[in-house]
This record gives sequence, C-alpha cells and structure tokens, in this order.
Amino acid sequence: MRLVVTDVTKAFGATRVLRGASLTVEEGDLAAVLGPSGCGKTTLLRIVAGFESLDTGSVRIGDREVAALPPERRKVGIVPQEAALFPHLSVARNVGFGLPRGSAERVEECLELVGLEGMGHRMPHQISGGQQQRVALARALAPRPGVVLLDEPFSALDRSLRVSVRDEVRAVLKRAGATAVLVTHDQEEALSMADVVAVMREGRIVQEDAPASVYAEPFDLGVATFVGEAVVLAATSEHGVASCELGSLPQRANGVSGRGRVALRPEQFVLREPGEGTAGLVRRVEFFGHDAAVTVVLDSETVIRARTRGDVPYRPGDRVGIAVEGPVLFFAEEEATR
Ligand SMILES: Nc1ncnc2c1ncn2[C@@H]1O[C@H](COP(=O)(O)OP(=O)(O)OP(=O)(O)O)[C@@H](O)[C@H]1O
Repeated sequence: MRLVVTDVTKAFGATRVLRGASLTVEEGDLAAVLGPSGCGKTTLLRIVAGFESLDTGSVRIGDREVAALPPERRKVGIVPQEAALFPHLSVARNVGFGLPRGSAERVEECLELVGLEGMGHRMPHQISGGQQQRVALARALAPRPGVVLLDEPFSALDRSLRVSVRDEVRAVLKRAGATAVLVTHDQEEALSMADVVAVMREGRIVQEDAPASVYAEPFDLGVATFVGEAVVLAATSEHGVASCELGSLPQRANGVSGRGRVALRPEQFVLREPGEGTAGLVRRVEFFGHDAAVTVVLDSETVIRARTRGDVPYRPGDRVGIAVEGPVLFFAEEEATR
C-alpha cells in the first residue's frame, strides 16, 4: 500500500527529534531513509510502526489514517536491526508468530519466498546470520502487511555477507510486491537497493528522489557531500560556467549564479601528464581491483581524490595534471550552508 507521512513532529522533552518530516512511498516501492546518526530515522520508523506516538502530523497507509491506531492494527511488518528471532521457537514458528493457528501453508510459502523452504524445523541457532535475517523478513511478510519497515537490517552482518543478503532482501520484497521503508546510514546500501532515497537531516526529509537523481542533482551542498564523495572548492558562477582553481567548468543547469562553491565527484577527475590541466603531486594510490583512488595534492595544497581505472600508471611522488570531465554542481553562498 502507499505510505504517506506528512509533517510529523516529535520531541522527547526538550529534544526536538522530528521537525516536520514528510515522506511518500508509492505502492510496491522500496524507499531508503538515509541520514547521519541521530537525525531521527529510527524515531520516524517507530512512529510509522506505532511504537511511538507523534506530536503533530499524519501517517497514512493506503487510504487509512493510522496515527491513532495501535501497532497491531496498522498492518505494518517489521524487520529489526538484528533478526531478533525467538530463540526457543523453530524457524517455522517464528515465521508463523503473527498468524492465526493453522497457517502452516502460509508459513511454508513465506519460507519459500525467502529461499528457506524445508528449513522450518530448524532452530534459530542452527542457521547462519544471513538466513536468520531472511527468517525475520519472512516473519514480517507473513501477515501480508501494507508496509514493511526495515531498521538497519544488515548492520549486524559482516561486510561480505551484507552485499549478498541485501540483494536477496530486495529481490524478496520485489517478489512479494511489498511497499517498504529501509532505514540506513550507509549511502551505498541506500543508492544500490532503493527505488527512492529520502535524505534525512535534523528531523526532516530534505530530498526524496531516485538514487541517481539524489547523486546527480542534490538539493544542496549538504546532500551533495553526504550522498557520495565530493571535493568542494570556492567558485564564482556566471552564464552557466563555474570558475574555480581547476578552471572554468560547465555547470550543471540549476539556474544558480554568483559566489559560492562547486562540488566535484571523484569520477569527474582525469589524470593527465604534467603540463596538462592543473598541476599536482600524487600522494597516494589505493588499489581496489576493479578501480582505484588516487589522492593528488595540487600546488595550491588542495587535496583531490580521483576515482580511476584499476591500472593506474602513477606512483606516489609522480607529478600529474588534473582535468575535470562533465558538468559540475554549483551552490550559491547562502545556499551552500542551507
Ligand atoms: N525515547 C527517547 N527518549 C529520549 N530521546 C530519544 C528517544 N528516542 C530517541 N531519542 C533521541 O532522538 C534523537 C534521534 O534518535 P534516532 O534513534 O531516531 O536517530 P537515528 O537517526 O535513527 O540514529 P542512528 O542512526 O544512530 O540509529 C537522538 O538524539 C536520540 O537520543
């Protein structure tokens, strides 16, 4: 079902945690709420779930206003941070926990949905961490909720497992046609998994957009630097051209001009022979296999981290030139600190 959160505020004593948070998730979409620690993500999720009351605002699931309803009447499924299975109940009984008696068929269907068919008799300690997380997902989906909420569901898994489990979770949510909200502070997780990314800051959603749009057209400099890496330089802009220490660069069209700052993405930098582009000295080369990151200190002492192909022909101490490819993001001065 469609989820619409409108202008929700919430304070704990004198701490105003939510300051007018609004979020719309279309039916069948997976939205990632992405924000730094303490910005209010978990509080927002708990308010949608009904574990916490809101001060003002509204929460609609489908065509129902649910803000005044208890959690069990909201048709919300929850996948907590750690799978939090009942240790003394079998996998099947964990999945069937919120279902009426005699729902064995639905339990098996949900186990199948998450790829754990035939594992229902096992106890939680007899399956891996990734499988436990899938059981938690099956448990959340079993009562056919209108909305599924996932609170940092991969944070307890180690890195190598996290990537595969998150692909599986996305696939399961899509197969189930679920409308889902995932809370995370991991931008890679948000960008790679979600249909829409909602960037949260200080109790508000400041931008809600497709992952590629949030990255390419961030609402302000804060979003630009939070979602993805960026080198930020002082600049002036006129007629769609931003001038900074790396030269006069075409500006991504946003109609803004004047004094301000440009944000350049690591993949926009191109390393050239000395004499071409802006001169600098290679400080560090980080090799990742498929690509590499090269840190270059310009003669002005500005530090730039460029993403390049893995086969970097440069070593620390080499002199290089830096060129910039593609349009840059420009934010006017008052906007830069918005
Ligand atoms: N029950 C509560 N009583 C008092 N303060 C609370 C309560 N719950 C949350 N807070 C405060 O609200 C703020 C936001 O917390 P919240 O857990 O929503 O943030 P978050 O963005 O989910 O952070 P994290 O990523 O670290 O989990 C924090 O400053 C927290 O201390």
